[in-house]
Order: sequence, then structure tokens, then C-alpha cells
Amino acid sequence: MNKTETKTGFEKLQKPSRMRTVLEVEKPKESKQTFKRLLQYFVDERKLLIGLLLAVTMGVLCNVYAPKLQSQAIDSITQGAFGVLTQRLGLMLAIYLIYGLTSLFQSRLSAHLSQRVVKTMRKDLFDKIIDLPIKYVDQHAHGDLMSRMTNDVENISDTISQSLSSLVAGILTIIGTVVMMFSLSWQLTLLSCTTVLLTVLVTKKLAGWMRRFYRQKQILLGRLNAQIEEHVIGYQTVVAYNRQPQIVEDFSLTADALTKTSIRSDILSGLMGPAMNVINNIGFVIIAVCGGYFAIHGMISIGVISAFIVYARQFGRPINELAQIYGQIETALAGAERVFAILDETSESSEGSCQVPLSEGRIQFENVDFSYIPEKQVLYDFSLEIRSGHKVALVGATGSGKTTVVNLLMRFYDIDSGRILIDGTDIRDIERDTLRKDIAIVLQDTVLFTDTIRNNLKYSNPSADDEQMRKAARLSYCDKLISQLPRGYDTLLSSSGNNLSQGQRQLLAIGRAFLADPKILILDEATSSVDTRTEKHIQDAMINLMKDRTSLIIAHRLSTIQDADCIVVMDQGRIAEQGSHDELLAKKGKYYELYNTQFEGKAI
Ligand SMILES: Nc1ncnc2c1ncn2[C@@H]1O[C@H](COP(=O)(O)OP(=O)(O)OP(=O)(O)O)[C@@H](O)[C@H]1O
Repeated sequence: MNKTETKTGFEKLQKPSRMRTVLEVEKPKESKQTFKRLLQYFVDERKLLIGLLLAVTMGVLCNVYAPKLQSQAIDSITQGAFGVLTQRLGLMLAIYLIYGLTSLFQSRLSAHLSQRVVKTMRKDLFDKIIDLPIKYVDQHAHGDLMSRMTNDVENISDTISQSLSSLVAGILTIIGTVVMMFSLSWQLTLLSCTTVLLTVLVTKKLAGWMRRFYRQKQILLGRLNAQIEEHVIGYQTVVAYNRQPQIVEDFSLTADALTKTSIRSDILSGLMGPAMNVINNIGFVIIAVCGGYFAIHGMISIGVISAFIVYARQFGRPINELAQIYGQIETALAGAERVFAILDETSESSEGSCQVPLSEGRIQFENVDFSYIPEKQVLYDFSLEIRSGHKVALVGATGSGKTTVVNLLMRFYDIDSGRILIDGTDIRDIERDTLRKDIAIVLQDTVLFTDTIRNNLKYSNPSADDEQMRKAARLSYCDKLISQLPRGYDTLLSSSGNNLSQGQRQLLAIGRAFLADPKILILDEATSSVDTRTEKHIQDAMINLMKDRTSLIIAHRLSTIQDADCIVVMDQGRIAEQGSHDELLAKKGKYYELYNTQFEGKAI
């Protein structure tokens, strides 16, 4: 096997990419700390936890005491004490019955406990993801976030339900068994304990490796999910460019790496059982040889040897189980680390204490500098004043920073320096919710949800009544379109509105913005061509919507913004010029160039 073949699939896949940066940033945390945090989720369910611990303790007591009774029963046969024998057998029967009942309780309680912990964890995670700054979501593959929410949490849940009672029972059984063994023969007990040392060493080594592979496995699973998600969403583009073979190849590459890592991880967990068996058998040999020797020399009775053989098995089984559980817990901890890494991200704070609704909708950008990533500045010394009720258009080549201006006004990102004021108040002093309540945004990539048209329209204002909703639909020219649908406002949009055309979706988005009744309006003019009739409807709807509101339009076609109060021409993050359409044409500068380019039918 050459050197490359010895690498895991995971290592081979470590190609430079944006994902890689993300993966490398998340260094594993202290497992003790992760364990403590995971434990806290259980402590919060203390009633169930205490119930489970009681049931487990009861079961262990029964299990540990039964062999002693067995030893006494055997010795009573050799001594001919049949009264004692019947009594011991009766007691053993009662103990096994109680053991059966506690096992039943244990499995029920542990199922409830694990599912409740997982539910809380999923909720925390979802609340967090919903609250994360746009910046974080932008920089992380969505499939990976989903993978943490589903696979990692599921793994923690499986581990909890399978291992928690075994873990507690195992520890208690070992303690109880050692006490009982000591009460029978301290010499044999000490000899049996030599195997424990061996077990601990082997377990620690194997579990460490398992955890490493699990981490790799989950990262690859996250990447696989991200690939699937991207290609399902962008399926049309994939098919249009005949990229199916390429994406199948990319998918296979990740899937192969995942398979290799999974096989290695499975082999390791499979090794745990046989390794423990070997160690146990060594323990049996020690008891058989030394126990026989002690019995011949009259140091212990036959009953004690029989009890020791049961105890040795009882002692070995939880050690075996603990060894395997330790491996599982290690992998669950690796999953928990990935979950906690998201929980530890700083939420988008609502900062700013001002909750007073915007009064006029006057916007001022003052010497704003901004960069998404430190080494690449996007806006330079950007200053602009938009008076209340005015209509301002941002134009400029692609990548010149138009969308960025909007992102900053919405506080999706915070500026590096300068100020943005609305009605004279710095937007950092306004509570985010208050700020966003008075700003509506209509993007060219309209987002609709798999829900009824009614709920999609009311998304911006759930308390609006049907009358207001119909009025908004009328003003946004989508009432006709809705009336032609089989169930009108109750028509269910399938897969996020894919059963509507892009133009129709945009009309609904305008209707939604109407219902929000905002002071400030942001319009991202659609670049995609829709039929002329729909385009006219969209334009008329936008004109209606802009009436008496401060509007900021990201314009792609200069023909639609000639009546704007001010046109701002952006060039590489700076304002190149600004003024009315006529003023800018007269200047014969950048705008004039752009206008002529479009007039000649070329793209800007
Ligand atoms: N999330 C992001 N992270 C890093 N850089 C970004 C991000 N979004 C945009 N940029 C960069 O910022 C610059 C300005 O982008 P912006 O989207 O504001 O341009 P635009 O004028 O709106 O372009 P278009 O007309 O194509 O929509 C571009 O160089 C772009 O690569």
C-alpha cells in the first residue's frame, strides 16, 4: 500500500476550500467541559433522572446479592441443611422477580429521559440558529448546520438511551460485586482486579481512536448533506449545464471518504468486544487456578468458588459494557462538541434600547467604511442622505456595493466606522426588531414559504385582517392572479412557491411588503426577464408601494428609475456621482456612460 492509500478518505478530502476554513476553525473543546454541559441537560430533568437512578440501583442490588444466596444454597446442600436451602431458593426467586420489574422501569424511564433531553437540545439549537447573525449563516454550509441539528443530536440521543442506565448500573455493579467478593475472599478479589487495569488501558486507547474517527465522520456527513442540499436546490442549473456526471463524482468522493472513515470507526468499535473477552477469559483462568488451589488448602469452600465464578462474570460484563459505552460516550461527546460549538456562537444581539417606531424615515449614511472580511474593504467613506418620502436609486456595475448598502441599513452586518442614522438616531441605538419592523424589503430572489397564499402575504404582519390583506393584494396587482388559483387565498404553495412563476412570486412579495406598511422600503429590482404584462404590473405595484415612503431601489435597468429624486452611481464601493436623471446625463460622467451602454442594449 503506498502512502496515499494509507490516508483516510477524510484526509484525502482536505482540499483547500471555504468549507475547510470553517472545519479547521472548530477545534475540539475539552471533553470534560463538554461532558459537564451535557450532564446539565440531565440535571434539568432531575425527577426522571432520580427515578432512573433508583430503578438502576435496585436492579444492581438484586443482581449483586443473588450469587451470595446461590453460594449459601450450594453450601447448605453439602451440609444437608434443607430448611436453609428452601429459604434461600425462595429469596432468590423474589429477587429475580424484583430485578425483572426494575429492568422494565429502567427502559421506560431511560427512553423518556433521553427523548426529553434531545428535545430540549434540538430546541436550544434551533432557537440559536434562528438567532445567529446573517454573517455566521453566510459563512457555513447549510447542509452542515442541518447535519448537526439532526445527525449529531440523534447520536447523542441514541447514546443516552442505550448507555445511561448501563453506565450507572455498570459502575454500581462493579462496586457492589467487589464488596461482595471481598466479603467472600480478599485474596481471590485482589487477583481478579488485575484484569481491571488491563481493561482500562485497552479501553482508553481504543476510545480515543474512535472519537477521532467519529469527528471525521460527522464532518464528512455534514459535507455530504451540504452537497445534497446545494444540488437539490440548484438542480435546474445542474441539469441545464449537464453537470450531473461531475456532481455524481464529487458526491462519490465525499461518500467514499465517509465510507472509509465509517468502516475504520466500525472496525474499532467491533474490536472492543473481542479484546474485552480475551481479558475476561484471563480473569477466569486466574480464578479457576487460584480458587482451586485455595479450596484444596481449605481456605475457601466450593460454594465460594461457584459464587466467585458468577461474580467474575458479573464483574467482567459491566467492565466490558463500560468499555463499549466509553467508546459510545466519546463519540456522543464529539457530536455534543459540534452542537455546543453552535450554541456558543454569539447570537445577533438586539442591542440598542430605542424602541420608538420610526417617525419620518429619514436616512443618513455618514462616512461609512465596511468590509465583510478584514482584508477586503467593500465600502469606502460612503455618505448619503435620503430625505423622508424620497426615492433614491443605487446604480452601478455588479459588485460595486449596492446590496451591501442595503445589508448595512437592515443591520444584517455592522459597519467598521462611520454612522448610519434613521430619523437622527444611530441605528446601533435602535433595537433591531424596532428597526426592521419599519423597513420592508422586496428582493429579486423572492422567498415564499410552503404555506397558503394568505399566510405568505400575512408573513410581514400576522395581525392584519382579511380586508387589509385583500387591499394589499389589489394594490400589488396580485388579486387577479390569486382569484385564478383553485382555492384563492387558501391555495397552498408547494415547495416554497415553485408552482408560481418568478413574476407572480415577486407580485406576492410586493403584496407582503404592502401589508407591513413600512416607513422605509428597499426594492431590489428584478433582473430576470418576465413577460411585458407582468413586468408592467410589477412596476405599477412598486410605484403604488413607494407612494409616501422613503424608498431605496437597487436598480439594474436605468429606464425604471428616471423619476427618482436622486440617483447614486456606485463604483467599487465609492459614490462616483449623484443627482437627478437629467443632472447626471448633463454631467456626461459615469451615469451617462451607463445609460448609453444600456440604451445600446449592452449589460452594465
Ligand atoms: N457575504 C459576503 N461575504 C464576503 N464578501 C461579500 C459578501 N457579499 C458581497 N461581498 C463582496 O462585496 C462586494 C460588493 O457586493 P454587493 O453584493 O454589494 O454588490 P452589488 O453592487 O449589489 O452587485 P450586484 O449588482 O451584482 O448585486 C463584492 O465584491 C462581493 O464579492
